[in-house]
Amino acid sequence: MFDNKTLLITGGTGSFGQTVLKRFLKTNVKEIIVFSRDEKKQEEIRLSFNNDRLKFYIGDVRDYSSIYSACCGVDYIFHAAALKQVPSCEFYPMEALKTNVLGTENVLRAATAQNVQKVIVLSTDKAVYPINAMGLTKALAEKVMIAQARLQAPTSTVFCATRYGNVMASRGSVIPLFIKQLKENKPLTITDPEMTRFLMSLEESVDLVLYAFEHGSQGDIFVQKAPASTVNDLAVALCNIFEKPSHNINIIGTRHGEKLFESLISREEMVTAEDMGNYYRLPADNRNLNYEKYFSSGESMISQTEDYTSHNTHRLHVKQIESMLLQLDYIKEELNA
Ligand SMILES: O=c1ccn([C@@H]2O[C@H](COP(=O)(O)OP(=O)(O)O[C@H]3O[C@H](CO)[C@H](O)[C@H](O)[C@H]3O)[C@@H](O)[C@H]2O)c(=O)[nH]1
Repeated sequence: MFDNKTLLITGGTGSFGQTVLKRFLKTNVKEIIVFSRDEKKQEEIRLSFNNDRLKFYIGDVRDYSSIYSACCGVDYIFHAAALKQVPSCEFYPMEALKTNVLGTENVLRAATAQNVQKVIVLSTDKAVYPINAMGLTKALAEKVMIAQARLQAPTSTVFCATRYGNVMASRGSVIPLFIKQLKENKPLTITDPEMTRFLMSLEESVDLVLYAFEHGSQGDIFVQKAPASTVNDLAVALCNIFEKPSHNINIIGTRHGEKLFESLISREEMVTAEDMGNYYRLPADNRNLNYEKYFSSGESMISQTEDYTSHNTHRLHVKQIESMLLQLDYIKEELNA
């Protein structure tokens, strides 16, 4: 798929970046450019991968000239750079806007100017019916991608996006936190036992991005069908795995900027979504600015459709969550530690 091609990964030193690097280096790719701000992480990756096909660029998607230069000779871009932490984006919404929205526009403009063939923009379920600054800026980044896709000439760069939910055991997320609490014999801090989240592994997030890469047309967004669990069931599954079934639990209440459930597809998008088996393709809305239509005819289908949420998707039982967890390298390492 990447024979003799040059790829660029923005935010390439994050957990997603490192997982795709491992996967992409197994192909006949010519070169992979890791583009990020953090020289320390780049150095760590350079040493641990020790691979001549990896090239490192220090730069920031906020700075057009840095991403423009890095895109020279690149065939495909995977745009993972973002501010993703809900609390920090709440406190610094303009910083989230600069990286997530303006940075995405810079990547797309640079890609067009440098004749890159395809760009995949990574988004999140928090961009659907957003309530926090992280989700709002990622929603705008999707809109920027679609607007730019609409403007592209038929033969120029193709822009697509992927949206996914919580990646299990990602850095700073609830699974590592609960494990730490279990190991330190501290009560598990559950926000709301009935809160639900979609669950997927890091490898599945890479599969989704590759699927979008292979099947995406101009302006498409791809979503993986994913199961979900309640926070309570996730906590019980972890207690069972770590053989502490009667561990104490504290209910701490919902945190700042947090939803009871997440949506991967809005009901407005569900109406035109194409079911592709394990994935949904959400085609870009290509209506033009014919305002009259917005007033004279509605979409009766929208009124009859539901959004695709972590409350109405397939709900995992505790045993199923346990077996999903036991497949994760992170859990295996923690159990052995
Ligand atoms: O002490 C805690 C922490 C979290 N949770 C619950 O566990 C679920 C998952 O929480 P995470 O913090 O793992 O994930 P979030 O969905 O809240 O969001 C996370 O993933 C996002 C990316 O999608 C951002 O990176 C964000 O900052 C990060 O917290 C949520 O229902 C949350 O309420 C608890 O019950 N107790």
